[in-house]
Amino acid sequence: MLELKQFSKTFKSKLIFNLADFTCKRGEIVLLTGRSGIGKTTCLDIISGIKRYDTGDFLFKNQKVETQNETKLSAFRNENIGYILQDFALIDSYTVLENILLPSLYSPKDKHNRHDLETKARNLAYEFDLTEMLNRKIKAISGGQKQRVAIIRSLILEPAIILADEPTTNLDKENFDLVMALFIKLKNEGKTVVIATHDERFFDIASKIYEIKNCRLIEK
Ligand SMILES: Nc1ncnc2c1ncn2[C@@H]1O[C@H](COP(=O)(O)OP(=O)(O)OP(=O)(O)O)[C@@H](O)[C@H]1O
Repeated sequence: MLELKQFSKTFKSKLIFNLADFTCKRGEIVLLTGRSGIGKTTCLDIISGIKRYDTGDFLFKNQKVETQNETKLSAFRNENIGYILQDFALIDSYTVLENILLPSLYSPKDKHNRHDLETKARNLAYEFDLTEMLNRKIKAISGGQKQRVAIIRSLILEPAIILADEPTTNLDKENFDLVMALFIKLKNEGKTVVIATHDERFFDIASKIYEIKNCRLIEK
């Protein structure tokens, strides 16, 4: 479904990836592991189109993604990718509901019905025990609640691929179980979930585990 072929990435003079390969298929849970600072977030940023790679090929459904064209890349991202960022990237002065609905602002107006999206947001908030928080500003909720808001926001436009950067760091056991169940549900619906994590509890549900090592992705 998505392939990065022979991609390389350097920050200033630091080589992070060198002719590395990444593939994921529909209905897979793929883990990215490796020591801190090795390139897990960078890999997710490249898949999401937030960061450019230096050389390589990017294919989605066997079609080349035009990563040099910002407009086309943004359209690809909005349409197909949901990203749960490590620092959540929520807007503090907006409410929880406004944050959940943010991706729809960057999506074509005629594509999503605002009423339907709000209903979906409320249903997801209920599942994640955030109903009471919907009208609260982000600055007035806890770290674990922020993490759940970021997770819900990544799902609101029902993307085919969900990227999650250390999605369970702030979660207690109950919420961890919710997130685990969610990822399994997404996989069963034919979505692809790519998780950068050190959390070994994900190993059992993974279809594929990559370890980033020596600037490559090594399948374990
Ligand atoms: N914008 C940037 N400019 C320069 N170097 C960067 C930049 N972003 C990341 N790096 C470097 O690239 C390397 C990979 O970073 P990355 O955040 O991808 O690692 P990671 O495996 O996700 O780490 P962690 O597990 O600690 O989150 C690190 O050495 C980091 O310092």
